Amino acid sequence: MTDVKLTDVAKVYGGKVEVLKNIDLDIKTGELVVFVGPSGCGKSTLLRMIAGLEKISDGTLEIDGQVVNDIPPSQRGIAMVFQSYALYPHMTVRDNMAFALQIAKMPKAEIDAAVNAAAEKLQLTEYLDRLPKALSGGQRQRVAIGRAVVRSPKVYLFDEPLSNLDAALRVATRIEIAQLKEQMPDTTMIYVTHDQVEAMTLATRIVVLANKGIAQVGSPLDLYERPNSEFVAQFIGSPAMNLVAGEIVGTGAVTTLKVHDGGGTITSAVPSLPEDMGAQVNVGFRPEDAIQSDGENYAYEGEIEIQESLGEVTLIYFKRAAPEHEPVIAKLPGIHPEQRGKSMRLTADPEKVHIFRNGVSLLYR
Ligand SMILES: Nc1ncnc2c1ncn2[C@@H]1O[C@H](COP(=O)(O)OP(=O)(O)OP(=O)(O)O)[C@@H](O)[C@H]1O
Repeated sequence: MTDVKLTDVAKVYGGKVEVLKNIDLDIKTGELVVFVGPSGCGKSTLLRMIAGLEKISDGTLEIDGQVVNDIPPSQRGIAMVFQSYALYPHMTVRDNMAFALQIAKMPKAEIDAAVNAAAEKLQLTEYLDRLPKALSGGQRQRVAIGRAVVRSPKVYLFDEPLSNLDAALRVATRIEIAQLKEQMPDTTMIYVTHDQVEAMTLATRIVVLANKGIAQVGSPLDLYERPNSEFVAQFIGSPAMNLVAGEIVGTGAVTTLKVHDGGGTITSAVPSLPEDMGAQVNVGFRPEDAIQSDGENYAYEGEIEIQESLGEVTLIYFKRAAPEHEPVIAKLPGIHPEQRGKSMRLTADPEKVHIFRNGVSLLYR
């Protein structure tokens, strides 16, 4: 059991700047929970409160069923991995990894065994006698993770551990973290990132933070397929979900919508009620769910402003009547002939169309 439970947790800096409030979160043993959210929403603050590096202003934090609000970091059974690897430059990889255990006066044979086992898990065995300067960024970050692993913590906390790495190393190190997690199914990991792909691929659950609180918690696919709000819909997924203004013109088990901006009609599998008739809503569909329509049945029609061929897909950006709105984007499979300046019609699978009223998904009422 290494559950981490937050109940009504709040953070106020300096007695007046409220950064987080009413945070309720129950993280179960073996989960890898990822915190995401816009810059400054409090992701690092929340992680640092769990670590004990930041005081909790209100509410309770339990680890393993024990309230730890006033327990110092070293006694919480956690280990934290930072973006800056913070290795000791004059010490070998082996000594960097052994250091905390030596301080804790662990017998040498046990230290050696712990370091060797961690090095094996992280494929660092051949680098144990090198200094950090003779390692790549990805290897250095693995040593930093190894320093956490040797301590056999109950909970691992990662604060943007891959953001100093270049794209290729990020991918490789991300996969190593996923493999490490698989080898240690009973540890609990909490991870802060800006990176969508990291969040989607590593997380058992994603916590989206916004406006001082939790906007939504769910598995990556939950958040992608069933966002509860326009905010989450546009935050998860890249390019972001398209939103166009519309009106409900048919209710029942499926909803028919008239799209104002771009002109067609679209059906959503989200049911709506008779009293919704005439309601002004935003219709959402993801770029990858857009389907090119040749016929009369279409949801959106627009002039192509930009076209980007990525090989396996083509991104089509449509000009918006209201230039302050983000462009509507279609991600169409394959290569398409250049059609800039021409008009194109789109529709979308009804199962994948979202409806938002006052920013809230109609799925969630
Ligand atoms: N020591 C502090 N005193 C006052 N305000 C602080 C302090 N530390 C952080 N903040 C504020 O708290 C808010 C949350 O900061 P935090 O670093 O947790 O956000 P974040 O979501 O991790 O941001 P980013 O994604 O940019 O790293 C920010 O508005 C920040 O300015």
